[in-house]
Amino acid sequence: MEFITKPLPANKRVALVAHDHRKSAMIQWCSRHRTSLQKHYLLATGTTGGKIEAATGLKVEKLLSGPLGGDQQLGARISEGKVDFLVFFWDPFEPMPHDPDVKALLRIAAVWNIPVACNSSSADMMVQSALMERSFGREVPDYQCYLKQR
Ligand SMILES: O=C(CO)COP(=O)(O)O
Repeated sequence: MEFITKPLPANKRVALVAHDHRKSAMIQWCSRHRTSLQKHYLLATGTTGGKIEAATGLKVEKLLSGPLGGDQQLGARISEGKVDFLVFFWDPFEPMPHDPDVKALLRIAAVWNIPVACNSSSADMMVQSALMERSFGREVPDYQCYLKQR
């Protein structure tokens, strides 16, 4: 695979996802970083987004609920270059019926090299990074080159 550098913008599209036992941690995290988060565009899987909006007043675009296709919708957005930061508090203690979708979301985030935080300490570090407020380049697969080689 060949790679090219593409920028993540200063104004970020931040995807927020939490499994049920991690939703309170997500809400606490969003409340803690409300001032920073409100400068960016927020989107989320359905239930997570609704709970964040109700608890914090932040405006959140809500996709379908995760088990009903929301994780896959987010994966598609990432593939299209429409998500710049994924905060995904997945539950390490519970098996999920939609585990293939969870894995696929994490995989596609790795493919397109967007920052991913899977717990609150990682998310704390990332949201307070200087790169949260400015554009920076990251390597992504060179799709045109990939097509030519096939
Ligand atoms: O299941 C999820 C992520 O895998 C989250 O979905 P909800 O936000 O709809 O609960």
